[in-house]
Amino acid sequence: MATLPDGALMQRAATGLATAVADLLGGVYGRRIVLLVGPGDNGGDALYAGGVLARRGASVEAWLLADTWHDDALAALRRAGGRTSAPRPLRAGAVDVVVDGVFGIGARPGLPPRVAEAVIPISSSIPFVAVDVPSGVGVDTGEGGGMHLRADLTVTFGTHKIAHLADPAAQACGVVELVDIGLDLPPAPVESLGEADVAGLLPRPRPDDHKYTRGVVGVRAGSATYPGAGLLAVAGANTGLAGMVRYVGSAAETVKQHHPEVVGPGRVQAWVVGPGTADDAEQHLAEAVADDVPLVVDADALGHVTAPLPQAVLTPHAGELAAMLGVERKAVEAAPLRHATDAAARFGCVVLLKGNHTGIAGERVRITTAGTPWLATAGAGDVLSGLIGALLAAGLAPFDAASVGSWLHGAAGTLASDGGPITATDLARAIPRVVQQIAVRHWGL
Ligand SMILES: NC(=O)C1=CN([C@@H]2O[C@H](COP(=O)(O)OP(=O)(O)OC[C@H]3O[C@@H](n4cnc5c(N)ncnc54)[C@H](O)[C@@H]3O)[C@@H](O)[C@H]2O)[C@@H](O)CC1
Ligand SMILES: [K+]
Repeated sequence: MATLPDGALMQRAATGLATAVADLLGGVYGRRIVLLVGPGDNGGDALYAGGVLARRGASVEAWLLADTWHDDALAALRRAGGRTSAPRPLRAGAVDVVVDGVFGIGARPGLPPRVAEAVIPISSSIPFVAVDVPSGVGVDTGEGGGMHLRADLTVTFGTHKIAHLADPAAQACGVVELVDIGLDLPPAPVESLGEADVAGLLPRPRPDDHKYTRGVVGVRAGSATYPGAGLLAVAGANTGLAGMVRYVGSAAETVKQHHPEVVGPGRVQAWVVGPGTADDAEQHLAEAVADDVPLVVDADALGHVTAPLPQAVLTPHAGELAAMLGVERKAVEAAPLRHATDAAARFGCVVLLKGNHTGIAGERVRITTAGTPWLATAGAGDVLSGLIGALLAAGLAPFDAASVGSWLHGAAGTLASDGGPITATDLARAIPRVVQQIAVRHWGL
């Protein structure tokens, strides 16, 4: 900011915001726009953008929802033909868009009653565009923070904030559009991998590789009661990312029928322990830990983790993590990132908390935004644990294996789904195709 003329960043932000609103509306002339305006620069962005849109023929009214506002920005709106008005109920179709410029990155979570009263009588069918973040969410935590607004589109500036990535706040953002305002940014404590990052991290077979150098992953999953979990964990491991898959457990016959490549007990470079192991979980975990190789601990085995496991990736869902930490499931769902980070510290390892946006806590935090809600299907978690195990066996560090595995899992779900429902079997089959697309696009193979 020191190197720029006063207000230059805000003008860039407001111009980007106005463009995004115009794109959403498919035009500007004659459109009716309501601005919800708070006391700070977030409201200033909304007012300046409103000025740009009013100049292009939109009818723009600003609802001033605090005792103060950005004076220069309001003057600019007025000069462009915009006006202020008192909040009123808005029925469906009463206006074309509502722009939420109440609070941005300067916000504490929650909304004052005056804002809530203005917003509740607005029809939920009117599109909302959030300036920077939906007002009221925990910007730096992703926590819901009591009452907050929801958006169909969030236009943010400079860089993504944690609220755009981490649930539950991320679910209030709708589509997130990032406007580059030319900031010079330090390294981020929270990352989200993109396809090019995954391409750079994925193990690539070398010409002199053989099956053992590419890594052997062992799967301890399934039982007489739950043979399917064994099959699906093997399906996730047996997607060609490691050189060989071993299976140890009571579903061996079924596994052999479906996966003739899979062999029995022997030396491995990584273990996957837990899915569907029921009463055998504790013994499987003890035997895997005794091998002193990296391991994925999932499902039934999670309840038997008592001491730190430095080479492990734990893959709980919210209920399993709640049980491990002795808290309510609701508490984990309200603050998933904080609980995953706490668990990573407590168990001295990487903790991957499954959810709409999966969070991976380890040396840093990564959040997976790839995926589709269709992935919420039985057995998808078993496939994920197998897949992460294969990446560990192939030599990735636990934090990378967990985050790359989670990204591939999400991308495979999206590819297999193509907008429709999928089963865990479809998901596992799509993993090699996702890797193939990455190889073609990024490795030039
Ligand atoms: N910092 C930057 O580099 C840039 C910031 N810009 C905009 O500026 C925004 C940040 O502006 P401000 O720092 O003025 O802060 P905000 O506009 O987010 O908040 C303004 C004030 O509202 C009050 N407030 C916050 N949360 C409240 C709550 N829950 N209940 C009651 N009152 C509450 C506080 O007094 C706070 O200072 C960004 O989100 C973005 O929209 C952009 O113009 C681009 C550049
Ligand atoms: K906002």
